[in-house]
Amino acid sequence: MASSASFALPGSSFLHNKKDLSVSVVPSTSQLSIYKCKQPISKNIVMAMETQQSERKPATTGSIKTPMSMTEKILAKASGKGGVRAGDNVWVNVDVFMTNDISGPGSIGIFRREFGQNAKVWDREKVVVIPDHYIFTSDERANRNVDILREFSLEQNIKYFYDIKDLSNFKANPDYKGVCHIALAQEGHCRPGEVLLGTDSHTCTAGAFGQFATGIGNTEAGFVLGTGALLLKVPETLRFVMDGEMPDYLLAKDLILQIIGEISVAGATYKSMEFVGTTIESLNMEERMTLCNMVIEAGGKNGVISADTTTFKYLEDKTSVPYEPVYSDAQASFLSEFRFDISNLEPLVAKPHSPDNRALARECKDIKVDRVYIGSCTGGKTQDFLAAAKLFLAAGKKVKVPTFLVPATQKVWVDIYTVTVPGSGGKTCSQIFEEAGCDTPASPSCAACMGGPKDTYARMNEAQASYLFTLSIRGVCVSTTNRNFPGRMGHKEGQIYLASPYTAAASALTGYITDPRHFLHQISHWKMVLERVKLNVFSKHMHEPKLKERGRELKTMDTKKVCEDVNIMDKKQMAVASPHGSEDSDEGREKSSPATPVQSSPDLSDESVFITSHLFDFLDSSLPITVKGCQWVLLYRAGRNMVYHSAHLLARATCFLVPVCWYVQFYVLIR
Ligand SMILES: CC(C)[C@H](C(=O)O)[C@@H](O)C(=O)O
Repeated sequence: MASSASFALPGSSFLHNKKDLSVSVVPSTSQLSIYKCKQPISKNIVMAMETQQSERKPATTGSIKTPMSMTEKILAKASGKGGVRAGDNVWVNVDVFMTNDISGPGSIGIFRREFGQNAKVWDREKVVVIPDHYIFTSDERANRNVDILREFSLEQNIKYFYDIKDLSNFKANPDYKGVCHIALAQEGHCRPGEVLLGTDSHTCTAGAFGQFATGIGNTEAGFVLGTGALLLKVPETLRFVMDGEMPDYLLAKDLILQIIGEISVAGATYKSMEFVGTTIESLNMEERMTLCNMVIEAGGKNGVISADTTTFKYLEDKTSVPYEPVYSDAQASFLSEFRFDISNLEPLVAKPHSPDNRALARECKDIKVDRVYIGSCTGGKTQDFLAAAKLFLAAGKKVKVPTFLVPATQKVWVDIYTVTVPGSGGKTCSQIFEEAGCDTPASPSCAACMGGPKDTYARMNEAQASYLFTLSIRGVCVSTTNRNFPGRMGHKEGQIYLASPYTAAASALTGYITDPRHFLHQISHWKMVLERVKLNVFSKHMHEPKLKERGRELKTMDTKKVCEDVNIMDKKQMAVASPHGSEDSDEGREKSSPATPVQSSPDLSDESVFITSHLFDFLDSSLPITVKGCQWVLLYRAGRNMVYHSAHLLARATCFLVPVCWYVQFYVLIR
C-alpha cells in the first residue's frame, strides 16, 4: 500500500494575512514562495504560490494592444468595446439569463413592477427558466413558486422552460431537467465567450466552458429581463495554476477545497478566478464545473477555464449556436497568481461551518458520521456518481450509515441506471449502489442541499436529527454539496463536512470520515500486479502459439472476453481450484489435481521467472486485502511447475476471500 503523501515543503512557515496574498513576495531559496493563510491549518497542508507571472504563454486571440484576461475579453466583447480594464464599469449585453423557482418569482415581480404588467421580456429565446430547488414537496408556497414560473413562461412564450407538473413521478415530465446549473450545461446554454447571468450564486459553474457566468440579485434580474443588459464592474483576475498529474484518489472537489481553504471564503471577493495548468487541462467538463461551481464560496465573481478540445467535444451534440471562445493574453495582468502541485495533494474536507475550514480527510478519521449525501450542482453529476460507484466497487462493502443519492438532473438519473462502471463487469452505478446498501437514487432536484421544506428528501430535519442525536449525540453529514453553514441542510445543529464523492462514499462505508485511499488503493495496486503478470507472460512465452493468441486477447482484455474464456476452461482444473467444490480445502485441491505439484507450503524455493522474490513478498502480504471486494482478479498459469507454484500460491492466498476460483488454461481467473 502506498503511504499517504505528505508534502511539507522546506521553509513553509510564514503567516500572511489576506492582503498579503496579492502583494507579498517571500524570499525563498526555491522558486516557490510558501504562504499560510489566516486560519490555522494543518502542517500537512501546504500551498505554494507566487505573485510573479507564470512563464506559461496562454493562447491569444485578437489584438494584444490592450492585453486582457479572459474575463476582461468576454466583457469587452459583450459591451462592444475594443478593450476593458479591471475596475471599468461597462454595460454588458447578456447572452443567456437563467432563473429558478427560488428567485424567479421575485425577479418576475420586479420586472412587472418596473416595466409594466404587460411588458415583454427582451428576448424570449435567451431566457431559461428552470424549476429545481423545492420541487418534490407538498409545501404550498414552494409549489406556488413553480406555478408562478409556469404562468410567466407561458405568458411570455419563453422558449426554454423546463417545467414539472406531475410531482408524483418526475419521469412523467419530459421537459423537467433538475438542478439549473447542470441542466444549463446539458441543454447547451453554456457556450464559450458568452455572458450568462442567473439568479443563483452558483451560476458561476458555467465558467467551466470559458463563459462569463455569475449570479445576480432579483433587482438586477428584473432589469435584465426588461433590457437584456446590465452594468457590471470588470473584476480583477486571480490566476490559479494547477499543475501535475492528478492522483487517482482526488477529484475536482479536493482542488477547490484546497483553494478555498488557502484563500478563505472572502479571498476572491469580486474577483475572477481563472484556472489554468496541466491538471485543469486533464479534467473532464463535469469536473471543471465542480471547480467553477464553488468559486462563489471564496467570494469570486466568476470562474473561468479556457475552452479546449474537451469543451468543444462536450458541446458537439448540445448546441448549434455558433460561439467564439476567447483566451487570456500572454501579457494580461493578473492581480495574483497561485500555484499548486496537485500530485502532492491529499483528499480534503471542509469542516463545519464554513467551506474554508479545510482539513485532511485522514485527520478527521475519528469523526463519526450519521449520514452521507451525494448530490447537488457540485456533487450530483454523472461523474460524481461514477466516482462513488468506483469506490463502492473497490471496497465491496456495505454502507454503515444512511447514504442518500440525489442526481442533479433527469439525465444524470438515467445515467445512474444505464452507464456501466469501468472494471465492474458491466454493472451500472445503480446496481453497485444497491449492493452497497445505499438509498434508491431520488428524484432529481436540489433536494436537501439547501435544506428546503420539512418534507424535502434527505433533509436533516428535526425528527431525523433527534433520532440521530440519540444514537450519536449530534448529526454529522458528509456531503458532496457546496455549503456547510449552520442549518444549511435543515437542522441548525447539523454538522456538515463537505467532501468529494470518493471521500463521501468511503465515509459511508466506515461510518467515520475516511480518506478514500483506504479503499481506492486496493484497485491501483492490483492493476500494477496485472500489468506485471501480463508483461511477464508476453515476454517469456510469446513463442508458444496458443499463448501468443491468448496474449493478444489479454492485451485487449475485457470482462466479457474473460467470461467467455471461463466457459472453455478445463473442467478438471476447475474442480480442483474451486473453493466451493468437494475439495474445499487447500489440501484437497492439491491432492485431487494430478497435474498440480503438491507442495503443502508453497514458496519460491525455486526462483520463478515470472514472479520475482520482490513481487512474491508484495503479493504475499498484500493480496488478501487487495483482492477483497475486487470484481475480477486475473492471475496466470503457464503449466510449468515453477510457474504453477506461483499461480497456486496466488490462488490459495485469494480464494478464501472470494466466492469462486477458476483455473483457466493459461491463467487463473478468480471472481
Ligand atoms: C436559492 C439560491 C438563491 C441560492 C444561491 O444563490 O446559491 C441557492 O442555490 C444556494 O445554493 O444557496
